Amino acid sequence: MNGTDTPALRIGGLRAGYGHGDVLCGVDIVARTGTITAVVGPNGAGKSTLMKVLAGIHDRPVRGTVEVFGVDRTRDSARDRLAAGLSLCPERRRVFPAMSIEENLLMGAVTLSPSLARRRVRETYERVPWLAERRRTMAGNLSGGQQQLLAICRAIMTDPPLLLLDEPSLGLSPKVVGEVADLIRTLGEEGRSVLIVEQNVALGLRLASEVYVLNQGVVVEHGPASALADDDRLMATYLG
Ligand SMILES: Nc1ncnc2c1ncn2[C@@H]1O[C@H](COP(=O)(O)OP(=O)(O)OP(=O)(O)O)[C@@H](O)[C@H]1O
Repeated sequence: MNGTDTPALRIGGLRAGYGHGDVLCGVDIVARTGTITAVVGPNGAGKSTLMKVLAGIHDRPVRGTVEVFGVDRTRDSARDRLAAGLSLCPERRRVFPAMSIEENLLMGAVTLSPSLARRRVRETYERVPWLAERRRTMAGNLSGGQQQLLAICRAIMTDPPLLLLDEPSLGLSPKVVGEVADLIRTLGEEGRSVLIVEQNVALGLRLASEVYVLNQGVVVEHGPASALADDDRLMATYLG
């Protein structure tokens, strides 16, 4: 997955909303293959809308283009985008509370053959061993952080080369955010391309190599995480 100039994701002039004007007002983002890219921005900036558009689950008209690994997927269904290697871990975790950990993982593998699904469950248990120890625990009985880790693991059951993460730190304590960050870092080190949207700017800057700042539906800045972290004016103006 490394070593290619074709970006994992190229977003061009993206416009979308909910029928009362645009929430995304012409967004351009390039996420390089094999790296972690972050989109940070305040509440209401349009981050979740962006993720829904990219995953193909925004049910309103969209203008602009979404290319995944060099192929225009703007008009593809969510299912076709998943088949093309793009998987979304949505905001607020959304695990199935009345299903066990293992059943939740298998829900992420419904498009796979039973034997491949079993293999992916085994690989997940190797990556995050406590999931194996508690495989029969109902997801609703897990802590928020554990549910987030489960949700991310479920989103990678198809082994997607491009993973979208919508606010994985939402509502979690700093210690638990650290565990979630460790998992995301591991996924990046495995060569996966990751696009993460975050209100937690510090987390986005810590994890990503390239960072985009989204404000009121517009990219107001982008660059290497190290450069943005040192930009006091930017931090004060948009990121508090
Ligand atoms: N289903 C919806 N119907 C109408 N407006 C919506 C809907 N979802 C979001 N919006 C509006 O779109 C704008 C952007 O919301 P969005 O959730 O994309 O932002 P965000 O950056 O993810 O913020 P947050 O961190 O609060 O989730 C907000 O003004 C919001 O009120």
